[in-house]
Amino acid sequence: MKHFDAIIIGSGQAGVPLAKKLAQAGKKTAIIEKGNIGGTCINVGCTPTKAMVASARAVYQAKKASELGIEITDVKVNLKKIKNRKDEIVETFRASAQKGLETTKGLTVFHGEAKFSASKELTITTSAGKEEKVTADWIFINTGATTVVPDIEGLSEIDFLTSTTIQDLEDVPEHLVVVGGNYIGLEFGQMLRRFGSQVTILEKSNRIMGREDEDISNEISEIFKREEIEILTNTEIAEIKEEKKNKLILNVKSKGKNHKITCSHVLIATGRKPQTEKLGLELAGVKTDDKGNIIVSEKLETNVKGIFALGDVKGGPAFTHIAYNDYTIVYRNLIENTNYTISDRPVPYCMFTDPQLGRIGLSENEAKEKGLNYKVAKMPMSQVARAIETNETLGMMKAVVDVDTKKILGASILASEGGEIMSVLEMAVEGGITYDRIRYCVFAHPTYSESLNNLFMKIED
Ligand SMILES: Cc1cc2nc3c(=O)[nH]c(=O)nc-3n(C[C@H](O)[C@H](O)[C@H](O)COP(=O)(O)OP(=O)(O)OC[C@H]3O[C@@H](n4cnc5c(N)ncnc54)[C@H](O)[C@@H]3O)c2cc1C
Ligand SMILES: NC(=O)c1ccc[n+]([C@@H]2O[C@H](COP(=O)([O-])OP(=O)(O)OC[C@H]3O[C@@H](n4cnc5c(N)ncnc54)[C@H](O)[C@@H]3O)[C@@H](O)[C@H]2O)c1
Repeated sequence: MKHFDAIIIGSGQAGVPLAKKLAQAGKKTAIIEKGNIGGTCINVGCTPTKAMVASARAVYQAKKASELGIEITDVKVNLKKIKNRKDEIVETFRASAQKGLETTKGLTVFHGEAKFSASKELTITTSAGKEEKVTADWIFINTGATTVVPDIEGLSEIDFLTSTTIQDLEDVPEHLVVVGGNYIGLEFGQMLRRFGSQVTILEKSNRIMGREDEDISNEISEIFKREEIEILTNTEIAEIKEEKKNKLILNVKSKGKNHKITCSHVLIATGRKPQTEKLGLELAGVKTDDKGNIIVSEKLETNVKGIFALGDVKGGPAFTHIAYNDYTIVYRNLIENTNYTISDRPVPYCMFTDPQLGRIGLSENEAKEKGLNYKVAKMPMSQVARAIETNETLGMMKAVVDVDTKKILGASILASEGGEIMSVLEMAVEGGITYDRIRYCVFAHPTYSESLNNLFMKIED
């Protein structure tokens, strides 16, 4: 049986850099991957979706170019070409990650599915059914998450789409029903609408983007409605039947009333669950919560000493940059003897709809729930010079500040390049730059970030 200093299960956003760095630090390291190297982000998550969102934005821009005095006729969407471009980008990123692993000295790459067979022992099963047992002093679980399929009558009998399979379509669906109105549902919903599908979004709660403030989720709803995307809230599917290929009849319960929707495709975007079911965690004694998320300490160690969990598999926040940050915390603590934790790190995120929603820190609702003494600054993008010049006036900026300390508590930037504008505020939060200073910061003109001067001018001291 081969013994290693460290074994990483899963080559996700934490696993790949961690494996390389541990090997480079002189640890005899192995990484085990059952699928494609690079995990969700590179293969079926951020990279392919953002490549496709770029195509959707291009067609949208072409169609509204006449507002800028440019007449473009005959705009056509070639989904096959969009898919091929996406595939090429994915393959390049994946090959680079794979090469990085394979060329690192002291690092062994196993292709197969890992399962605990004892506390620090794993059995790797290859796709050909061959088994190999390995042991290690440190084991890092980075197995990510997968689509939650809701329990809907008839769903298992139809060929429904997930965030992975929708990326392989070569023809634009006639009418796509998206089940779930959060990141995945909204990014794909808008994308497919722009490609030419009729799109209906069904959300079981009373609004889309339920974790955001009401004004932000209302604003996104309005923007989607402008693009003729139908959003039905308080809505769930009771039953699905396939009448014939690409003709699905949905029996939908909406606001207490039943009605039927006929569509060609259904995308399930109702959340993701950790990939822990087949890991044999019970044989290692590793504890999970009732949803299967691995329970970790603030230093990402499980209840078993020497076994760590990183990324989506430990529950949210499920973002690539969080998985990556998990790696940096674990690596530095173990190899550089530092004392980092996940307890006080910022959690920025960006939903890549158009306009984007860049988020950092507390929402207004969260500040209220915490009983903080806060004020809110709000400004529509229609008041931002850069937005007017570029014809990107949809959306708004919103920041929540602490009245006593003048610190920025959080921001929601629903704007073109909202993710980049939010990052400016994140740097301010990290550096302790208060809102009264940002009011007078000199930003280059005319940039979106310059409008942060005016946003904070709105707060009455
Ligand atoms: C459609 C979509 C779009 C997204 N867009 C964004 C975005 O724009 N920005 C963002 O920050 N996040 C985005 N995310 C989320 C992001 O992709 C994840 O948070 C991130 O990839 C999590 O990384 P990870 O390291 O936890 O695991 P993953 O990247 O999921 O990797 C886990 C790996 O473990 C492997 N594995 C699982 N079990 C085993 C086993 N038993 N043995 C061996 N290998 C195993 C899997 O095959 C996989 O390769 C998106 C997700 C989706 C689905
Ligand atoms: N840009 C990004 O950073 C990005 C993009 C895509 C995905 N992600 C990550 O992927 C994860 C999964 O995203 P997601 O949008 O699938 O999940 P989610 O859990 O964020 O949202 C699921 C939505 O579906 C609704 N829902 C659940 N069951 C339903 C039902 N039966 N009928 C109707 N609606 C139902 C929920 O109320 C919720 O609004 C997120 O946690 C996110 O971190 C991030």
